[in-house]
Amino acid sequence: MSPSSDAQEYRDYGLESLRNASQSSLRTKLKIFTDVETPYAEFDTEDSPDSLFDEISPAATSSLPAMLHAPPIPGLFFTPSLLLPVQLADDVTHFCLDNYFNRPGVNQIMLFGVASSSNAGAPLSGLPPVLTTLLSTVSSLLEPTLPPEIHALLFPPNPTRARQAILNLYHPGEGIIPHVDLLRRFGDGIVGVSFGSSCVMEFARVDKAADDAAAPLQLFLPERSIIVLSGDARYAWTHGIEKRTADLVADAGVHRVVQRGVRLSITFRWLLPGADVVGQDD
Ligand SMILES: O=C(O)CCC(=O)C(=O)O
Ligand SMILES: [Fe+2]
Repeated sequence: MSPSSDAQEYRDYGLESLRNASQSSLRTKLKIFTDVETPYAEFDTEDSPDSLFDEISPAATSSLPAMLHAPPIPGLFFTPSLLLPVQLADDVTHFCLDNYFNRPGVNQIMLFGVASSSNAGAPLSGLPPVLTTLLSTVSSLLEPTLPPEIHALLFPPNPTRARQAILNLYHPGEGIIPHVDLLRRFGDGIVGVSFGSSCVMEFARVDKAADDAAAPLQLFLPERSIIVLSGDARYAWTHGIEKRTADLVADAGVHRVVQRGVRLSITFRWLLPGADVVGQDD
C-alpha cells in the first residue's frame, strides 16, 4: 500500500476518534528535541495525533489468547527469544523513568536524534548515550534475524534522516488505540522495544474488506523483546494495545493469564523530510 494523506489516514484508520479521545484527556507530553549542538526542551500540552493513550479502564483479559510468535503479516519481524540483555534494559528503564517520567501525568516523551552533517559515518547523535547504546545493541541483535534490506532500512551505515524515539509509559489498564503511525511524518522501518512488562499488541487490517480482515491478530510482547514493523505491517495494518490489566496467552496449547505491570516502550521511527520542524504537528 502506498502512503496517502493524513486526512485519509484519519478517515480510514479511525484516527479522528483517536484525536477526540486524546482531546478529552489532555495529557502532558514532554517533547525534547535533542541535538548535540543545541539541546533544548519544549513542553507541549497541545493535542496531537501522537497522543494515543487511553484513560484507565481496567478490564480482565480478552477472550482470544495471544500468540507467542509473529503473526503472518508481511514486514512484521518478531523473534520471541530475542531479548535485550537484562542490564541494558534496566539501565534504559531507570534512565528514562528518572529523567523523563519524573513528573506526574507525563506518559509520553519524544526525543529526536540527527545525523551529524560534519561526520557522515558517526552514529546518529543527539539521543542520550543510553539510547544510542540501545540502538546499536538492537541493531546487533536483529542483524542475524532480519533480511539484510530490512536491517539496512532500520540501521543504515550513514543515516541521512532524523530519528525519533517515542517513549510511552503504560500503567496496567492503559493501552493505545489501533492506529497506523502517521504517514506524512514517519518513514518506513519502525522498531519498538518493551521494558518492564509484557503486553499484547493487536494488529488489524486497514482494508476491512481484505480476506484476512476478520479478527485482529494478537501478539504477546515480553519485556525486553523487540518488534519491527515495515512494509505492509507498517502501512496496511493497524497496531494497538487494548486497555487491560492482564493478557491471555496461548503457550504450547495452555492458556496463561499474564498480569501487566508498568510498561515502558521505546519506538524508533525515521522522520520524513520536513517533519523534523519544531512545533509542526500536522
Ligand atoms: O507501546 C508500544 O509498543 C507502541 C507505541 C506506538 O505504537 C506508538 O507510539 O505509535
Ligand atoms: Fe504506533
